[in-house]
Amino acid sequence: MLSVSQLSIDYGTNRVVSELNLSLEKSEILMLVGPTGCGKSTILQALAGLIPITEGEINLGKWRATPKLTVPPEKRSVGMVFQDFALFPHLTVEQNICFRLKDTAVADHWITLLGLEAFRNKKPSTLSGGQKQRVALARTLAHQPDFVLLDEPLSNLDAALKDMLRWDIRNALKKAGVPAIWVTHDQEEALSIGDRVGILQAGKIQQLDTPEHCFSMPSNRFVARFLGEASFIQGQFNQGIARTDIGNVPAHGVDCEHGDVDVLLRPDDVVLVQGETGNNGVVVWVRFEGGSRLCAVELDCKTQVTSRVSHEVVVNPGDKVHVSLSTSHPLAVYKREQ
Ligand SMILES: Nc1ncnc2c1ncn2[C@@H]1O[C@H](COP(=O)(O)OP(=O)(O)OP(=O)(O)O)[C@@H](O)[C@H]1O
Repeated sequence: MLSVSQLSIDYGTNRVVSELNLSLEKSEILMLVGPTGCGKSTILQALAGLIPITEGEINLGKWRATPKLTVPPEKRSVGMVFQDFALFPHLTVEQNICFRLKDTAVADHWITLLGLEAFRNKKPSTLSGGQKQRVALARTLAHQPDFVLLDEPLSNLDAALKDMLRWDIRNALKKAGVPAIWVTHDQEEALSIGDRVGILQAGKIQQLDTPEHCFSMPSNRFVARFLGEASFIQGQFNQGIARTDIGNVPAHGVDCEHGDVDVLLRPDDVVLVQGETGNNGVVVWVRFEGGSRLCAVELDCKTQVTSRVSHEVVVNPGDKVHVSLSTSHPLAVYKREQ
C-alpha cells in the first residue's frame, strides 16, 4: 500500500503542496484534479523521487522517504506515464517495451493486451499518438512497478481517441493490479475513470472521496463548481428538507444542520417545462450538447439555474418556462453566504 502523510513541498520559499494525506489500496486508481498550477505534477514528481520533499513522509512498505531520508527514483519501483510518451525513437515498439527488462515474456503479455501486436517491429515515429501512449503504458507495466503515476496521459490526443484509450488504460491498470495516481485536467475523465477523486486547490486537497460523493456532496462550493455545472438557490433547511422557490427536496447539510442555506443544483436536478401558464423564469442561454441541451434560466426570484433537457426539446433564449426541482436523492446544502 502506498501511503502519504503530511506531505509538504516547497520551491524555494514558495509552498506549493501543503499537508497532503492519502493512501492507495492495491489496484486502486486515484484521479487527481485541480486548476492549473495547483501542484498536481509536483505531487507526482515528489512521489517518484524526482524532487525533494519539505515535510512529511511517503511510505510504500518496502521503502520510506522523508525530507532527511531520500530514496532515489530507481529504488522506488514506480512506473511513470507522461503526456509526451517519452519513447526511444531509434528503438522498435518491442525494444522500447523490453528496454532493461529481465523477463521479456511479460512484455508479450502487455503487447497483446494493449493491442500492439501489429506494431511490434515499428518505430515510434510511425505510430499515432494513441498507439505511442499504449506503448508507453505497456513499457511501464512490463516492468511490474509497485505503483504507477500518470501525468495527463491523454492530453495530446484528440477527443474520440481519448474516450477509448482512457478505458483501455484503466482496464490495463486493473489487470496489472497496481495502484495508480492519474493527473487529469478533464473532470469527466476523473469522475468516470477513478475509484476515488482528489480535488486540489492551491496545493491543498479539498476533498478525496468516491466520484459519486465528490459530485453529489462536494465538501465546499469550489469543489461543487470544479466538478461540473453548478448553480445555487436560496432555501430554508430543516429536518432533512430544503424548501426553495422552485420546490422542496430532500437535502443534506454539508456545513450546517438547519437554517438559511444555498442548495446546490446540478442541471439534472432541475426540470424545465415549456407551458402557457405558471412560468417562473426566462431562458438566458442554451448550449447544444448533442443528445441534450443545457439551458440557463433566470428565475423570477433573480437566481440563475441550469437545466438539461433532451435535444428534442427546442428552447431559445427569451422563452418563458417553468422550472421545478425533482430529485429523490438528497441535495447538498451550504450555510447561506452573506
Ligand atoms: N521547478 C519549479 N521551480 C519553481 N516553481 C515551480 C517549479 N515547478 C512548478 N513550480 C510552481 O509550482 C506550482 C505548482 O506547479 P505544478 O506544475 O505542480 O502544477 P499543476 O497543477 O501540475 O499545473 P498544470 O495543471 O498547469 O500542469 C506552480 O505555481 C508552478 O509555477
